[in-house]
Amino acid sequence: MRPRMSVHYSLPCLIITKQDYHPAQFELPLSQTYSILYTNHRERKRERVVRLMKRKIVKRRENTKMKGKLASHTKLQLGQVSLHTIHRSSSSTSSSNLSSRFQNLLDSEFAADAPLATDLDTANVDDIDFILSQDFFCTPDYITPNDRNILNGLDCEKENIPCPKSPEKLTTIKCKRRRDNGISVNPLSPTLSGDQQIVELENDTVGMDGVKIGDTTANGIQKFQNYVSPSAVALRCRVMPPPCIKNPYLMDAPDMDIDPFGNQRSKCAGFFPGLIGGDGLSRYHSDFQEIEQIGIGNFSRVFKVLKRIDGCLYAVKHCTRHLQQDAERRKALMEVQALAALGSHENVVGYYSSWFENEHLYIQMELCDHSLSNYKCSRLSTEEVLEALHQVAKALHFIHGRGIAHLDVKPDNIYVKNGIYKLGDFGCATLLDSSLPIEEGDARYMPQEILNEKYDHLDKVDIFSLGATIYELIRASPFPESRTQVSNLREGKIPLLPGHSLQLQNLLKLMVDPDPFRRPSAKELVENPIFDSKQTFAKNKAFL
Ligand SMILES: Nc1ncnc2c1ncn2[C@@H]1O[C@H](COP(=O)(O)OP(=O)(O)OP(=O)(O)O)[C@@H](O)[C@H]1O
Ligand SMILES: [Mg+2]
Repeated sequence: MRPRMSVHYSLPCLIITKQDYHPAQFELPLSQTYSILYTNHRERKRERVVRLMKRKIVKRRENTKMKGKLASHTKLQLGQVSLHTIHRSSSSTSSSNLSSRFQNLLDSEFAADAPLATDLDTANVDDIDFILSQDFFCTPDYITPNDRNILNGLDCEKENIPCPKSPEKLTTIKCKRRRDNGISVNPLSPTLSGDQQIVELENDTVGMDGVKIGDTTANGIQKFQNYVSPSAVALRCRVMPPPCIKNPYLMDAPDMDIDPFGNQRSKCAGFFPGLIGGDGLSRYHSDFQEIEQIGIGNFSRVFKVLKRIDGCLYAVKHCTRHLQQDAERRKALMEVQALAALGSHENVVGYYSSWFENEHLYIQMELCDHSLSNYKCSRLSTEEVLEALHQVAKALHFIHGRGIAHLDVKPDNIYVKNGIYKLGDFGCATLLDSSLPIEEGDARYMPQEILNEKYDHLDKVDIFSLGATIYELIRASPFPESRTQVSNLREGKIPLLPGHSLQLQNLLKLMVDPDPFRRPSAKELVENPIFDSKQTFAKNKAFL
């Protein structure tokens, strides 16, 4: 077996397979990945690679007086892509601007240095240093697709060149990547600019000594077989999917957490290592264009964003709490698990996606116009109030039907979009059967039994909170005006509300009854005859 050693490149996935090199005899068919890599890395980095190759070849020649000539072609691989050698005279069907530029670059480099070109002809490059793409990811060759169709523009049958595939990991001997040349690595993030995504491997903190799986000695130099550098571990941490967590809100969810990568994850600290580390891999900034802040809560800021790939507007809730412990993260995740388990309903804010980034949770949601708190200080008509009450009651009927209690119903958490009211902020959501921890929401909207830690009728807690919310809207003065007002409300005492029907006032009184049994269920609320005059509501939508 011919010895091979690692070369240090500024491009993490540049691969030089052990083939002879001839600068005049190759062109570069492109695959998707090559295209990404090519466009992502700047010219000067490629030049540095070429210079490095030249320097190493010359050095080898001088030191070992290598014999032999270069054979007829060289194969270069960039990540998933092999840069095949073909004769210059052959038709350049797969050549592209990018490949031409790269070839020109190489040609010009060598042309400018005639002796070197001769050197190249006579140099034995058997011991040119090598690095394999999958080694960088310290995984089997999952980067290079076996499916030939994926490799756009490659004619694998041409000249009987085998379909490009990175060499077998087991036959490779690598030495530890040098750290003293200031080489930075551009992770595979197609959307960030080069400056944004550069990761300085020198700053890597994941086990500075890397992982040695075996070693061997060749030519008196000790080399490590299957050596996994700390940088590779760090990168693998970033690309490794998070564990599957049981969603407690789903009746038929699998009974246990699944973490197929648990074994490998042990090298990376934390629970969701791949999604916690920042290092320039910001999903938020690569996927979204932030437009403006549209809301702020106790533990979050909400932004109106434009999703780059689909051009649509969304709301992204950025939870400001630092979630360092696994337990904290699991707790924070309950909000998105509730949203995801609930699925879609017209009166529940739409949920799209969520992820961790820099120890913060991000939640991508349907964008609404504003929250009901906008109306706290403006008097609403009976019809408008009834419309809000009816729609939120429908939301409660829906979520209670799925065994979930909201536990933080209040004007701030009811959003309005095109006249439709949507229940949002499921940060306190829990299961109606009290099998999950209970964290009650805003105390101003909580009934007495919750303050007494009686959690037997959590659905009726939501009914009380909705009653208090509607009462606040009717009064057009935010809670708490006085402590007495809130405690009166908890005792079911509501003063007369001039301008509003007795029927509505009675219904509100029932909703805030201190006895949860006497409060109507969400279903009873939705079906209350007070909401029968649907036409009136429809007219009011235009107003909102
Ligand atoms: N999908 C959305 N569309 C429009 N505005 C939103 C959306 N989600 C949240 N907001 C705005 O952001 C504010 C804060 O959001 P949210 O209530 O979810 O945060 P929070 O930190 O959980 O709040 P709390 O202080 O109630 O705990 C909301 O009151 C609302 O004004
Ligand atoms: Mg809120």
